[in-house]
This record gives sequence, structure tokens and C-alpha cells, in this order.
Amino acid sequence: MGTFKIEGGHALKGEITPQGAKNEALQILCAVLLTEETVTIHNIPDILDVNKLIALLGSLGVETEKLGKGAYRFKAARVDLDYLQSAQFKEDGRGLRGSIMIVGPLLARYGMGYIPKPGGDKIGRRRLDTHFEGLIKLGARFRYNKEEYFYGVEAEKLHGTYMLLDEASVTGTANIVMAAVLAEGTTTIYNAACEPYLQQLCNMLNRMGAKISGVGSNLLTIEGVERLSGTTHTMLPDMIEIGSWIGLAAMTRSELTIKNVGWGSLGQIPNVFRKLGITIEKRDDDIYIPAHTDGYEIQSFIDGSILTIADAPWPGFTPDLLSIVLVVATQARGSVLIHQKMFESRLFFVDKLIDMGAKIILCDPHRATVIGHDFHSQLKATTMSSPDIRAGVSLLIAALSARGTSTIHNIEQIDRGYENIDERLRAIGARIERIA
Ligand SMILES: CC(=O)N[C@H]1[C@@H](OP(=O)(O)OP(=O)(O)OC[C@H]2O[C@@H](n3ccc(=O)[nH]c3=O)[C@H](O)[C@@H]2O)O[C@H](CO)[C@@H](O)[C@@H]1O
Ligand SMILES: C=C(OP(=O)(O)O)C(=O)O
Repeated sequence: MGTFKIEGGHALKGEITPQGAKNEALQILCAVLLTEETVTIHNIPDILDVNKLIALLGSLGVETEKLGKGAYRFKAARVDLDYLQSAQFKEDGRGLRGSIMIVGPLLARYGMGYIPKPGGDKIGRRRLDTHFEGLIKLGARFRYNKEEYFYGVEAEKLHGTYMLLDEASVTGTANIVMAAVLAEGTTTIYNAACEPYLQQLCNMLNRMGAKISGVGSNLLTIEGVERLSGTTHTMLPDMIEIGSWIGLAAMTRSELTIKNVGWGSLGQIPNVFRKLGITIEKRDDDIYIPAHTDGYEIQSFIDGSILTIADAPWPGFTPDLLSIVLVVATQARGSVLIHQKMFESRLFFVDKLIDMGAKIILCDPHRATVIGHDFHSQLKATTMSSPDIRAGVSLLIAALSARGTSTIHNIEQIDRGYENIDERLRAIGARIERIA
């Protein structure tokens, strides 16, 4: 179990460049299974989850060549379907959440797709019904081994159809789209997730020869094609990292420039942090955040009632940044209600912040009220363990703003999604050491 030691209370300064997007990378990597031709991908983040998926593709027989930092060439000419029946696959497949998205491409190209219950954050129930209901609609037979938590779909041929998804699942939509592109006939997916990473996937598939229209909306129409060809793709900057660095700058009262953020794909993120009173300046494609030496003040709603920040499927605010918003609010002037609608166990980490001196009332598993200190009282350093990727980074931000030296265990959770975080934070002045 890895550990960070963090000496808090120091302002940071400088520039930080976001990595390529984790959740986009997981979709795009699975899409290489859809063609026997070469797919070249740039700006792939060097993080645990992505590296596990690249290794899994290698075990599946995909030829994988690293071309340089963040750049890989993949060729899925000979896929080893026997691996899908192996004990090793059951181990590898459950190592991350993104592995679920191999099912759609494998079903489309080879008529079979299997997956053990995938891993990822333990942040509440994470059902897969949307994925499999969609694949069944396309004509797949479904089986589930309850003892082993092993899912399977098989079909000689997939047929396009109309479907209304029961929820706008991100990985579910990606899986169904990747199956439908090679189905016979036209598929219409209503209530599709439509966040920028899915748009990136659809655009990449279209470059490979797919016929997807409605990209960016929740109504996708997919005319099936017989085969897809190779392409080149570049990942967007990671918007969750960008939000994390905005929170870090505010909470440590640091002057930071976040480089090349891809403003056009940030959706609600700048607005939500502005509602917390944080100054965010657009400078070309960078975000400039001045040192908030006078703190930051949470806005109220127009009628004077307490601000609520809640998650919603895109173009709503991403659930993956609510933990960061929550920690940043602990030092704001004013109060905010954080409402995590999507996941039911993602707010429990507030216990640690309360131990550090934050004023938070956990109203129920989905809602927490934060009463900011306005920097009149600094958080106190402590020892903690990272429960999930975003709570882990939130605790890390709290530790960097706290008085004294904190210890964070189980930092593998953070390494799942943040590339080389300690070195990049040291480069802007953070006192953080990886001690195990
Ligand atoms: C690898 C990956 O890409 N992971 C992301 C992906 O996970 P993932 O694709 O697993 O998440 P889903 O979009 O399927 O669902 C997330 C949660 O929201 C609930 N839900 C979803 C849609 C909806 O309309 N209503 C609703 O309540 C689901 O029941 C579930 O509890 O999307 C999540 C939601 O943005 C992100 O937190 C994850 O980081
Ligand atoms: C919940 C997340 O990831 P995963 O779906 O991979 O667990 C996340 O990136 O915040």
C-alpha cells in the first residue's frame, strides 16, 4: 500500500498541464478491438487504470507498440478469444471499471463478449443493466454466472433497432455504440450519454468508417457498416484533473495557470467553481487562477437561499468533481449544500475532513452541508487513507492546505487516475513525498 507524506500550508505557484483524459482513454482503447487495422493514439495518460487496460488488450492478442510518451500504436489483427475463458482474464478484467467496454466491440466483431464484474471506485452500486439491456436489444443472448459474477453476451449477427436507455450511462452508451456500428441496419439510441469523451469516441468511430449521427446529443443514430478501418486519435485534456487543479489553487491560495485545457469541452466546470467565488480567467486556451489571498465567497441563489451544487448526466455537472468542490468549500466564505445524486457512498470521506476541523454536516449518504471557514481556521494535518480516486485527491488538496504534515495511505487509488501526481505537484512547489 503506497503512502504520501504532505507538508501543508504552503502556497504553490506556476503552470500545470493536464494529462490526457482517463475516462476517454478507457473508451478509445476498447475501440481498437473493432478493426484489424492499425490505430494510433496520442495523449494517453500514464496511469494505473489505463496501463491495466493496455496490458489486458495485450493479453487479448492486440499488438501494442509504445511510440513515445503517451503515444501508442495498436493492431487487433489476431484476437485470442481463448483468453476470455481463462482464470487470468477473470483476474485482469475485474481490475478496473473501463474493462467493461471491451464487451461491445468483441460482440460486434467476434459474436461474443465476456467480462467479470468490473472494478473501479467503490462508491455505491454500479449496475450494468443499461449495457446488457442495450446489447440484448441488438439481438445478443445474455448469461450471467452469479457464483463468479461473470457476464456474457453472444450473437451470430447483431441487428439495428430503436432503444430508449433506462439511464444515460456513460460506459453503457459507449459499449452499445461500439456494438451497433457493426450491426446490420440502423440503431437509434435515445437517452444516450453525450459527454465530450463519448463525442470523441463517436468522432473516432466515424473516422474509422462508422456512420453515427447526432453526436453530442442524447439521440444517436447509427447506420451499421460491414467493417471499420484504422485511424489516428488524440485524447482531450482530462477535465476532472482540470477541476482538481482549480480546487487545489483556491484552497492553497496559489497563483496557478492550467495549460491547454480545451475550454470548449469543460461544460459547467468553470461556472460551478465561479459559484464558489473562485476567480477563473480564460487566457487563450489556459485557465489562470490568481492567488485568493482574500479568500473566496460562495454565491447564494437569486432568492437568497443556500447554493446547492449537484451532479447530473452531461451537460450537467460531473459527479467526479463533487468531492473536490466539497473540500474547496470548507475554506470558502459562506455555505453550500453538496448533493451527490448519482453515487450513494461517495460522501463518506467527509469524516476525515471533519477530523481535520472542517465544518460539514453529512445530512444523508447523498447530501452534505459545508460551512466554510474563510481561512479563519486552518485544517489540521492528520493520517488518512484514500477511499476512492476523487476523495483521495480531495484529501490530498486538504492536506496541502492544512497546518502540519499529513499522511495519506492507499494512494494507489490516486495513481489510478492522476499521472505522476507527486512529481507534477512538486514542480509547482508542493511538499509531497511518496514514502512507500
Ligand atoms: C470509466 C468511466 O468512464 N467512469 C465514469 C463513468 O462511469 P459509469 O459509466 O460506470 O457510470 P454510469 O454513467 O453508468 O452511472 C453512474 C451512476 O449514475 C447513475 N445514473 C446514471 C445516469 C443517469 O441518468 N442517472 C443516474 O442516476 C447510475 O445509476 C450510476 O450509479 O461515468 C460516471 C458518471 O459520469 C463517472 O462517475 C465515472 O467516472
Ligand atoms: C469513478 C471514477 O472512475 P471509475 O469509473 O473508473 O471507477 C472516476 O474517474 O472518478
